[in-house]
Amino acid sequence: MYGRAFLLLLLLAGDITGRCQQRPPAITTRAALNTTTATDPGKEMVPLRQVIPGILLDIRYATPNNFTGRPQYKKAAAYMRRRPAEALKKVQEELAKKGLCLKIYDAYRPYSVTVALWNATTDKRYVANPRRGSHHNRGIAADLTLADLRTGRELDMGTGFDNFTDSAHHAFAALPAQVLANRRLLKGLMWKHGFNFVPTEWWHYHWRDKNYEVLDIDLAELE
Ligand SMILES: C[C@@H](N)C(=O)N[C@H](C)C(=O)O
Ligand SMILES: [Zn+2]
Repeated sequence: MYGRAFLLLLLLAGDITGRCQQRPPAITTRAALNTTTATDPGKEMVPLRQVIPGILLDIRYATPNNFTGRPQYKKAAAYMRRRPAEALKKVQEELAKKGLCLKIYDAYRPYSVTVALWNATTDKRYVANPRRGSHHNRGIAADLTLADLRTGRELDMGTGFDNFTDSAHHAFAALPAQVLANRRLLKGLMWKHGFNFVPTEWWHYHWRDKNYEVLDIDLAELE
């Protein structure tokens, strides 16, 4: 009886602190990934630079310029599953007609990095719980913004990337009209091409079909 109560307490404590994680099943080798993509090429992991000409990269987790204050990746690379990557290409094509382009802060993120981010943040609303895994671990998410096609200058979105405050929320309306219009433009195009959003982060979009395995493969191994 006491044993059971103790176990329940342990589980609850784990849920609250997030430290007692149950890992979701993850693919950890290139060979295992290849087995799944052999029957479904839409699941292949592809470099966004190759699929989307002119896309800008500023892979923050490969630099100290991220909320943890130190690099989480050994390599600055942006990979996604082929299906969402092709859809992102369409977003980029529509933006080009308006003199704009996409700038990527993050795309595929190995599962082990999600665990590191979870442990590094106190406000758990802004990082996926490793018990479920992130859309980024599945290769179906990108953190991104809009930039001027000619100068590469970022448009004003009201806050920077990974600004973990209310002003980053989609419902936060106390912002200049131009900022709200920029956010609306990005959201409208991403939605049109098959992506969903999370309410707390204007920069995060993920493919609406989430039926992709969690991966824990180093970015260098995807090359
Ligand atoms: C940490 C932030 N950039 C992010 O990607 N958050 C979402 C919720 C995630 O971790 O999947
Ligand atoms: Zn994200």
